Amino acid sequence: MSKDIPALQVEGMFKSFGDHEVLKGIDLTANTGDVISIIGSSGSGKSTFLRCINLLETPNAGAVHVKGELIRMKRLKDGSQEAADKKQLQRIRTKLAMVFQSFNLWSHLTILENVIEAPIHVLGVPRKEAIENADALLKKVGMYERRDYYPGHVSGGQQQRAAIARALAISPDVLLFDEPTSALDPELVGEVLRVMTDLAEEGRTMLVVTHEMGFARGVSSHVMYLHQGRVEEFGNPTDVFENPKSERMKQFLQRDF
Ligand SMILES: Nc1ncnc2c1ncn2[C@@H]1O[C@H](COP(=O)(O)OP(=O)(O)OP(=O)(O)O)[C@@H](O)[C@H]1O
Repeated sequence: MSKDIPALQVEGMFKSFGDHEVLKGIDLTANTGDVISIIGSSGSGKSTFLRCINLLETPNAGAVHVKGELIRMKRLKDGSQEAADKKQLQRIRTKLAMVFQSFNLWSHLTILENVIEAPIHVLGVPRKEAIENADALLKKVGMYERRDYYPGHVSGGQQQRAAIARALAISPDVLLFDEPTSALDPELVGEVLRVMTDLAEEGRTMLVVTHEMGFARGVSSHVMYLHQGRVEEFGNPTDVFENPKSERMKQFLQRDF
């Protein structure tokens, strides 16, 4: 596949909950290696946008291409949409791994079992190979020594690092992070941001919904500022943070983070 094909492309995404129009036509192109921070006030639609990309929420309209492949949708009689091909959706979801605010690890499985679950049961990787790969990923995020612990017996920062290893275990094309540090005690935020910074430096393609302005400014290649469901500002972090074009972005940056 050509390197020139974007890792992820979103065109004209709209999403409403009842009468509340949350996304009002969002476009985004993420090339391989881009790290795009999605910032904006509470309620601006950041998480909804991320969840619509991998169809955890179904957009009302819009196209999503993953490495050039369009996620096929069909319109239902009531005007809503759903994935037209469940097998395609399942396959595409292995290309778009999500890291959630509240980790979402299986509490009845150990850290290691969490990481090997999808490779074995979704991708069909042999157990021995899945464990070898998981061990390498757990070393990478500093969780190898805790691989046999249950999630409830490790800290939030450790659970989130394990969740990142789990996301990496399916070798995704794009990592989607939905406020990965928002549920953490302040002293645990740094360890997760360090792992994410390492991934960015490795050239991973990442979309990161975040309130961590230090990460957005210092680590990302691009920053998308959403305001009331529209892209108000998009560019490299220097331009967006130091010379914002929009008044709303200027006001947003004056807030105390
Ligand atoms: N499942 C849902 N049902 C109804 N309304 C929803 C649902 N999910 C989100 N919303 C609404 O959509 C709007 C955008 O929510 P979203 O979580 O995307 O915002 P956000 O920018 O990520 O905010 P935050 O920074 O607080 O997480 C909010 O008004 C929210 O209440």
